Amino acid sequence: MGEADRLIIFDTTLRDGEQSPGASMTREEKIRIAKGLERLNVDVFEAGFPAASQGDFESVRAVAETIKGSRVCGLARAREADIRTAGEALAQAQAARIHTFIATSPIHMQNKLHMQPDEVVEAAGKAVKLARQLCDDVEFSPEDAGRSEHDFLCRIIEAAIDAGAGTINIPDTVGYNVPEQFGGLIGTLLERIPNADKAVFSVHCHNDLGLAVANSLAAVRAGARQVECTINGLGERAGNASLEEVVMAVRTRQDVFGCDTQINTREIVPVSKLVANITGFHVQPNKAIVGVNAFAHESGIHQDGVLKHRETYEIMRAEDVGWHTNRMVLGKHSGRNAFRSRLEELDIVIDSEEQLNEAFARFKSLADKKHEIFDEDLQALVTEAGAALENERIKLLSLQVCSETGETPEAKVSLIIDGEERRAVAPGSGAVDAAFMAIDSLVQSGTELLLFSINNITTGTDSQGEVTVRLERGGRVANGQGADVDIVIASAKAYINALNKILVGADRQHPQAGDV
Ligand SMILES: CC(=O)SCCNC(=O)CCNC(=O)[C@H](O)C(C)(C)COP(=O)(O)OP(=O)(O)OC[C@H]1O[C@@H](n2cnc3c(N)ncnc32)[C@H](O)[C@@H]1OP(=O)(O)O
Ligand SMILES: CC(C)C(=O)C(=O)O
Ligand SMILES: [Mg+2]
Repeated sequence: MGEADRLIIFDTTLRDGEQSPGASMTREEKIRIAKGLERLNVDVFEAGFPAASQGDFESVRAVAETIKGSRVCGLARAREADIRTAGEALAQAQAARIHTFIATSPIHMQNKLHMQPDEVVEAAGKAVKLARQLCDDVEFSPEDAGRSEHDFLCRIIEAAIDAGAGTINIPDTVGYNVPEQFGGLIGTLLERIPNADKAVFSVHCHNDLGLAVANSLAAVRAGARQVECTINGLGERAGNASLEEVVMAVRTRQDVFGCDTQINTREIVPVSKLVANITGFHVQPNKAIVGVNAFAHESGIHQDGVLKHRETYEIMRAEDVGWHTNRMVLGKHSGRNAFRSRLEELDIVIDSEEQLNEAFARFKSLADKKHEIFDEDLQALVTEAGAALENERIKLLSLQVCSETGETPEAKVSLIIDGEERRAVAPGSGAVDAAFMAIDSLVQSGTELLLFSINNITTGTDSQGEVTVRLERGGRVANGQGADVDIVIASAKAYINALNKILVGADRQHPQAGDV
């Protein structure tokens, strides 16, 4: 990859990302993320705004002292004190950059800075010159460039390059631009600024209209050779362009962009998870590249295609961005091929096409009731051939569990057993245990609990819990499932479901016992 074909990745998770309300990071957290960015092999990352507070100064200094593999940058207003503070924080860095900025749009100059355009040009020139005295790598940004007048931008950028800025960053600060327009702006600046060839042109896009990545990529096509971005698209308001999307777009579509990054893409998912864990900003499941569904397939036609030839429905390899593998999720949209393939992976032997069809029919019927089918469910589906319960002997009427700190939990249960209402009260070591004890005191099943597993269908405290219970009696095994927003009730339903199977003789030998 020649210099002209290289796209520099400038990460600003620790600065603009940290400006997301609620995403403040401690020094130790910044160091952990900085190490992740170094493993990702980002060229430059902004560690903070040293003049913002003593804490941010200390964080930038600690990151600068720790990181050896990436250039560490600090942000500063076009003010002497900010620039000197940034220089001091970065003094120990192996490779440092000072990034100084000042707004250039009429709306910002008039209403925020209260400065005339000439004064802004002068402040920019002075700021870049001072920064260059403290650091040999200086970046200048005309803030709100996306709403600035082109003539004025050309004038201030030329002055900043003359003053020694090696990188000129064009921010769409409020995410107002659209791709064609923003790409056009970069093309215009490169063409009209006489000393444009003495600097790398960079872009910094915000996502207010959901266009941050599209705008960044349009700028790359127009000649920008640095993109500023953040992990998971974190950042002020709706966020910045997401690093993972920009990096994988240029990697996957080199035919379109004609350039590539030096990012170690296999670190993308681990670093995304690290940032999500530290900030508490979790990634939506359908987020490109790093969402849990980004490489998951549930519908039968897609699963069939991917099983036959991965590229039918995947344009990247899950492993290349740091996932262990792609994922086939079994659910109500799945088809026979994915079902058979998962059974094979679980070493479940199906003797005939007829047996497969029967198990598949039960799978579809379960999938109508249950969100996602887990491996335990598949084991049960196959081992409980013909297990549709026509006559449930036990039905749950009501369950009340009392659980209090320092007190033994107690459950009151009311069941219909063979048509007759029965009630019982029992203590237990926990709420679920008490519920099971109360049920069993009425049923006297003599079963042993082999497995108890809870999965939440969606995230959040109001999500539906799915419980699987596996019971064994005299070498015979049955699985029961139950779902409810209350996990104790879901557990009781699953327990009763398994008991019914044992009682109606629908149980079969344990799959591990080889009688599948
Ligand atoms: C688009 C962006 O992301 S810009 C970066 C945003 N990041 C931050 O703001 C970092 C956190 N900020 C802070 O901690 C504080 O705002 C500080 C320490 C930077 C400044 O605090 P204060 O001195 O109390 O100023 P305050 O925040 O109230 O106002 C900002 C001042 O900076 C001025 N200013 C804003 N940008 C610039 C600039 N690039 N260059 C010079 N002056 C600027 C404003 O006009 C205003 O000046 P005034 O006080 O004379 O009216
Ligand atoms: C400081 C600058 C680059 C910025 O964050 C913006 O304009 O959005
Ligand atoms: Mg920004």
